[in-house]
Amino acid sequence: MTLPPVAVAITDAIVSVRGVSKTYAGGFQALKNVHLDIRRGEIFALLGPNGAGKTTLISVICGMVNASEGTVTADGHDTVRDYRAARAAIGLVPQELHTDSFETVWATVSFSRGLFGKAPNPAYIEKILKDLSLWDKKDSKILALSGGMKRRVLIAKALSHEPKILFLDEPSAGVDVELRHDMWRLVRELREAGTTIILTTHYIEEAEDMADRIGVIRKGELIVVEEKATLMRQLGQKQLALTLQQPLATVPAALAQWPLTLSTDGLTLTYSFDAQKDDTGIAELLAALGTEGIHFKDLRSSESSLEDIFVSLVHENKEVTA
Ligand SMILES: Nc1ncnc2c1ncn2[C@@H]1O[C@H](COP(=O)(O)OP(=O)(O)OP(=O)(O)O)[C@@H](O)[C@H]1O
Repeated sequence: MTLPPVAVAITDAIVSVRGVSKTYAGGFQALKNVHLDIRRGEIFALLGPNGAGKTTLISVICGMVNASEGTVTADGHDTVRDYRAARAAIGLVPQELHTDSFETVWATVSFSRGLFGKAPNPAYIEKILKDLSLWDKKDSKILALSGGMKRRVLIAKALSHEPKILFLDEPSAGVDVELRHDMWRLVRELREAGTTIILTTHYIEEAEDMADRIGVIRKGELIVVEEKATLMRQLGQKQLALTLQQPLATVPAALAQWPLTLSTDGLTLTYSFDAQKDDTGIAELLAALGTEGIHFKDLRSSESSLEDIFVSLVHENKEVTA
């Protein structure tokens, strides 16, 4: 699989991350020279295993954690020098609830809006509470709400000041199907209204369903940034593995026109092809192998999924050319 460069600058990016590294006190380096541009109006999914640095990256962009190196702009504002303006452009739905438990839903969400210096707008607050099925709970105290309802309150708080950029950190963790559906309906509506959405997730299907582009982070490095559609085409890839009778030292030059890889023991030749094409090239390949005097004793085909691609990206030791 060939991967495109990750540091392609996008003109008119709404979030621009330039050379960001983060070393926590104690010496752990959680982010390594991250470059990322988020397009205005897109849904961007950041995938990565536990501890890869997703929350750290979001926290740096939101100005809650200072980068050790590099700069970030959000809606044109430097997130350190111009913190307030940058932060006002951002709504953040964190993983965990830290909210004023004795307040009512209405007061909490209205107060959040005020924190960003926005004039009160009861009609807007009413709309988001209704969109999140929280309207009948508007006078309930937060501490009396179920976990799912509290998650809805977090989303309402994040949207209270009408941010241009919405971050959702692990939005589906511990959430039931109904809330997930409500959330994704709302996310799609927000995107249609022009909001840029960045979400972190462990769920590949979620990224598949929702995202326009996907970024994969591994051990603090952003190793892939790709259009989902392109990754989905890679999903259509199949592999044909041929177990050879005799090991090969290298792939013969006469077979260079086929995308073939040879296992380190020289006994398995793997051919990747596009399963959606009428002509997969298999017949020609097998004929060419015969001409070259290469005989096989077994052949297996398998299909790669986005999950496979993700797992191999994040777990393989081999470096990805990004
Ligand atoms: N305040 C901190 N001090 C020291 N190390 C930290 C701190 N916060 C995070 N880390 C470390 O930085 C690494 C990245 O953590 P981060 O929370 O960004 O990962 P993540 O990709 O969001 O993981 P998860 O999927 O588990 O939420 C982890 O190894 C974590 O232990």
